[in-house]
Amino acid sequence: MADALANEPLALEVKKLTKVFGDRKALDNVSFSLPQGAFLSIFGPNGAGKTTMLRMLSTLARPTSGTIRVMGIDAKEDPDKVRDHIGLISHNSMLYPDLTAMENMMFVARLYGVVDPEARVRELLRAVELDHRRFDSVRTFSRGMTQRLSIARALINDPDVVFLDEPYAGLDPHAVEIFDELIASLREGRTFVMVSHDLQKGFAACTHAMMLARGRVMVCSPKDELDFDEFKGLYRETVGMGVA
Ligand SMILES: Nc1ncnc2c1ncn2[C@@H]1O[C@H](COP(=O)(O)OP(=O)(O)OP(=O)(O)O)[C@@H](O)[C@H]1O
Repeated sequence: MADALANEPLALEVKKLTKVFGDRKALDNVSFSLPQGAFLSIFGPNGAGKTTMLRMLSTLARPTSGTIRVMGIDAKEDPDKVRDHIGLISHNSMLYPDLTAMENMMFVARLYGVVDPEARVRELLRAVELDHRRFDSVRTFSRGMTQRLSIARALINDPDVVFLDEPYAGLDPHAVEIFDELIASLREGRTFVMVSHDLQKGFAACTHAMMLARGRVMVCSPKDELDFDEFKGLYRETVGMGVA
């Protein structure tokens, strides 16, 4: 089957992306593009460069060389404009532990100039089932609750592109369900890029899959053009190469 999204405008356009730390190339000449509405799952062993790539795509880190365009905007020339279009859910929850859930959310809502911030914040807190804990400080939250709040935080600006760095880490089965439902309800018209160690789940969710190893792209393709068993075989081989 042909790639159903092939004619959509591009959400991401990455060309010759390289990141060097000292004498180590964390990413080596990575190029790919992703149409709007796609869900890209990125797999690879520890140290493959997945988080490094996500950090650059979400403007948290600068490439050593290469270019990134997000929704047509050059990330180097106009990182602030890129930030208006993206949301990031990562290990680092970017929440202030001493502030309440409500205070944290209101802070980001104001940062993004959200119109009617209180209504938007309450809507998001309800979506992640945390509205009843809105006056509690984040310090008192469990890992999963913190993760749910960081999901709400990342959606405050109604992003076109959502980056997810191992979003299932630390979630209990109920939170995984809430998360999956939330993502499903958000997929229409939005683009997702998810780093995952869960091959089964990550592959099931995606429209495009990428395998990274030692900073290089081994495979990047629409899922329709991939055979899961072959991809699984490659994953085992790649992970077998050990930590980069
Ligand atoms: N700030 C840094 N300084 C030096 N080296 C770094 C830094 N960040 C990442 N690296 C190196 O870059 C490489 C890629 O790391 P990265 O965190 O992107 O891997 P990953 O694929 O996300 O791994 P994991 O599955 O373990 O999360 C590794 O060799 C790592 O040691």
